Parts: sequence; C-alpha cells; structure tokens
Amino acid sequence: MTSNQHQNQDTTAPESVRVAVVTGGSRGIGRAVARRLAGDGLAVVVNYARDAASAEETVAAITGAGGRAVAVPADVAEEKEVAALFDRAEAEYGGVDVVVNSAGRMELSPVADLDLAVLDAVHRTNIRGAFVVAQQAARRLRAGGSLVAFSSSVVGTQFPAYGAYAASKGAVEAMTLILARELRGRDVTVNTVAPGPTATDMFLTGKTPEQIDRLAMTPPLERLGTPDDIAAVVAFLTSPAGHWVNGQVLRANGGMV
Ligand SMILES: NC(=O)c1ccc[n+]([C@@H]2O[C@H](COP(=O)([O-])OP(=O)(O)OC[C@H]3O[C@@H](n4cnc5c(N)ncnc54)[C@H](O)[C@@H]3O)[C@@H](O)[C@H]2O)c1
Repeated sequence: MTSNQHQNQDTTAPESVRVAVVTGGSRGIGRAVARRLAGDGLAVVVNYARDAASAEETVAAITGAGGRAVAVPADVAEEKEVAALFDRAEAEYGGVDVVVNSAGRMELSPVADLDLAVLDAVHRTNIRGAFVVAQQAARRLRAGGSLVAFSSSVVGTQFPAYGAYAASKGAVEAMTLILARELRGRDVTVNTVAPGPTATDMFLTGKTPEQIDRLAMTPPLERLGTPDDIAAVVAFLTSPAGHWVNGQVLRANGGMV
C-alpha cells in the first residue's frame, strides 16, 4: 500500500449506513422487502417469529449478494421481545431508520361461526403487534426515518369470511393516520401499504388453483402481485425520495379498485 493510500484510508469519514428492521422477514412480502432494502444499501434486521431456518436463508441471500443483515427472533405482540429487537438493531448497526411491519396473520371464518379465540389470535398479531412495533418505531426512528405497515387487499376487505382479518387491518389504517400526525415535527413518516392479492403463503394456502385464478383477476392488471412488486413500493416510501409521502394508506394493487 502506498503512503497516499494510507492517507486516503485515514481521512475517510465514518461509514453512515441506514438501518431497517423488517418484521415477518423470513418469508413472503417481508423477505422481499428485506432483500430489496439490503440491495438498496441498508443494513437489515430480519425479524422472525419461529422459523429461524427461513430467516437465516433470507440473511444468507442478502449477505451472499454483498449486503448486511442479521436474523433476530421476536413475537411482534410481545413488548419486551420487540424492544430487544430494536436494541439489537441499535447495537449491531448504530440506529434505526426504517421499520417495516410485515408480520401478519390471517384466519378465515364467517362471523357467525367465528371462534373468538381465533379472533383474539388474529388481533393479537395484527393489532397489538402493529401497535407494539409502532411504539418502538415512534420512540427510536432517527430523523428522516419511516414506518411502513400493511393493510389488506381488496379481497381482504370485501369477500366473505375475512371479517376478523379485515377488522384488524382497519385498525392498522386508523393507527397510521393518527401516528403520522403524532410524529410530525420529528421528520418521521408513517404510511400503510394495502397490497393487492400477492403470491405468498398467506394468500395461496388453502385455495384451489381455480380460486387463485379467479382472485388473480381482481386487481386491475389482472394478475397476482409478487412480493417484489410490493417491496418496490416500500423501497420508495422509505427512501429519501419518498419522504414527501406521509400519513397515507397506499393501495398498491395494480391500479384503482
Ligand atoms: N399476501 C397477500 O395477498 C397480502 C395482501 C394484503 C396484505 N397482506 C399483508 O402483508 C403482510 C405480509 O403478508 P405475507 O403475504 O408476506 O404473509 P406471510 O404469511 O407469507 O408472512 C407473514 C410473516 O409474519 C410472521 N408472523 C406472524 N405472526 C407473527 C408474530 N406474532 N410475530 C412475528 N412474526 C409473525 C409469519 O411467521 C410470517 O413469516 C401481512 O401483514 C399481510 O396481512 C398480504
């Protein structure tokens, strides 16, 4: 190494990396978001509930492509676990700039037959979890930061049997509008993305190919969304270029429905 190279190295400013926490990052939309944000240069904390192997696969895909990521378990509805998740992000990478809450649960039942224990379980992850994650985000996001949550697709709000799930996503939308106003002045944005039906385990499991084909025609572009479609929207909303979008529920579903 020449003395000139030494000089360049010594005078380099400390690296400033943006940091993302992605819940439910071991599969589906969360995995695509984690990979996309890492590809855009963010260090990513990939949260998972139970499936450590899948989370490690997400991390391996990111690090294999030259990115930075670590897998951290936490149940989004558990305050201490989510606080520890954010602690880990701060310890590992120095702070938190982006929080994407992709953890979610869907159970289908007509209201008349709904087991209230199932209702509680769906709302525990989708409402309590959304608030626990949002609370940590509100306390810890650095200036210029963003929180993104997920609402439901048009299928999730209009079709029979989606009542428990749709109610939980209505709560997420309401929280988004209030929290964006609570955080104004902090230079932190809060938005919710409502994807159209998207080809993930949550959407595909339990449906026949015929049902999937029929539902794939509900978005205006007449195809299922992909996790990468949604990750691109999240990447924009959480980028400096997307920072002028705040307090919105964005229906990212291939057009208006
Ligand atoms: N797939 C769709 O068509 C669709 C459409 C609209 C909205 N959404 C929403 O997008 C988000 C991601 O959905 P997806 O399709 O990728 O689902 P998915 O089921 O593939 O992934 C959800 C992830 O959340 C995790 N999770 C569940 N409960 C958790 C908890 N308590 N703590 C931590 N993690 C938990 C699961 O383990 C899983 O990895 C969800 O909020 C979902 O409601 C999905």
